[in-house]
Amino acid sequence: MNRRVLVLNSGSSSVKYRLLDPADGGIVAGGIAEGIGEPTGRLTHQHGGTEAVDDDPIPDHEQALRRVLTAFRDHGPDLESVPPAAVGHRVVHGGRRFSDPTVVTDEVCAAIDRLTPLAPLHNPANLTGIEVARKLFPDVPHVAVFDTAFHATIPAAAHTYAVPPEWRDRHGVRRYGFHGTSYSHVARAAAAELGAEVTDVNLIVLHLGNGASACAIRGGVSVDTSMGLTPLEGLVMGTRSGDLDPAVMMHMHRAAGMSAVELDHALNHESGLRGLAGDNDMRRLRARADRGDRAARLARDVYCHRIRKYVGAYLAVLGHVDAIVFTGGVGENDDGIRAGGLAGLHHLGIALDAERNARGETRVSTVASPVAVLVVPTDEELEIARQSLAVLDARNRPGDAAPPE
Ligand SMILES: Nc1ncnc2c1ncn2[C@@H]1O[C@H](COP(=O)(O)OP(=O)(O)O)[C@@H](O)[C@H]1O
Ligand SMILES: CC(=O)OP(=O)(O)O
Ligand SMILES: [Mg+2]
Repeated sequence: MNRRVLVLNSGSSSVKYRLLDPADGGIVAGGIAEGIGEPTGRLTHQHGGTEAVDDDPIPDHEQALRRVLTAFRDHGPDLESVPPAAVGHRVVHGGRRFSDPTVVTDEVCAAIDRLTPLAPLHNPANLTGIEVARKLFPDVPHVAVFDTAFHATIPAAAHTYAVPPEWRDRHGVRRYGFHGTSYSHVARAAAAELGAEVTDVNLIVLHLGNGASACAIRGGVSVDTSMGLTPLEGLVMGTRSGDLDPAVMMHMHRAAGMSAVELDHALNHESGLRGLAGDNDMRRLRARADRGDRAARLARDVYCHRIRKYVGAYLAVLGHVDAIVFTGGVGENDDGIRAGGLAGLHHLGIALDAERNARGETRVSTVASPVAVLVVPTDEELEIARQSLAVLDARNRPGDAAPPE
């Protein structure tokens, strides 16, 4: 039986996609449509060891997904003759309502739309992807998998902001947390590496990609995380500031006349590594720092200092920690950031092995380190595919009541 899942991660100007078989994690095909709505666009499709590139402009998300289907038809495998068993969609913000993967209906789409004020940069693009894909695959079940879902277990003491009651009650102001599919995947993989059940381990996971966050995991469930109402809080990111005194915004409003829209743009797109050193690509910053570039060095120092603060905080939150886990493009590849982020924490039982770290082994701590330090690749697409099939299997199980959605 065909159990392949097409996973779509629709962003504001790109659609990443992957066709995979969750049974063995095998990637059948995948690619990315980039520069949607921009003068230059590119679709890169990979299948069977070959890569096809199409540089025609891509006016909108509908055209992007139509072009993805054409790439599947031209370069394989043809999705029109063998459609996927399901389409799994990444949705960044699930608000208070969605704490499980959810089969998409018109009503679910309307609910995702209502969450747009909480994730203005992410949810509209996710929803457009869902709507276009439902038109193109009307007979296939679509499942929404939410970045926020994994954090539904965070206790009130950790997810509540100390703000006036109507902010919390009427406007949904609280910590939600993101990168949940990554944490779910990485926590299981890290537990396997430790030779334990995920329900038996306490972890601090650092997801360091373009967006970056930290998560405190107790017995396999999230008990605190660094991103908050939106994916802006917490660690320093590629283009986002992370933690900031909220008064900075009022100051910039008063001192420079910046509007809410301008502040939103500056903090989400012109800050972080880009704000500190003019570039959000950690590979290039590392090369510059190695050549002695002061702005690049400062950017990496600020980035590492913030990581160290969160590691210290989550050691205190968890009490006992089995492992600190690095994942994401930076976490998996940049040994300098791993070393800088954990520098000086020997007294807390965290000892990195410099050579293992430089080689990027799975276990980069010393044999004697009381807390293990691991490098575990994330795979958000595989996790979305698995969760999508799991919810459909549960729905189809004979005798089971229909789920609420
Ligand atoms: N070898 C490497 N060394 C340092 N940084 C790297 C390396 N490879 C990728 N990165 C960085 O990882 C970041 C992107 O991470 P990724 O997890 O792919 O992002 P996204 O959030 O878009 O999925 C970029 O800053 C990139 O420079
Ligand atoms: C939620 C978030 O930050 O996502 P990304 O890392 O894809 O930007
Ligand atoms: Mg990512």
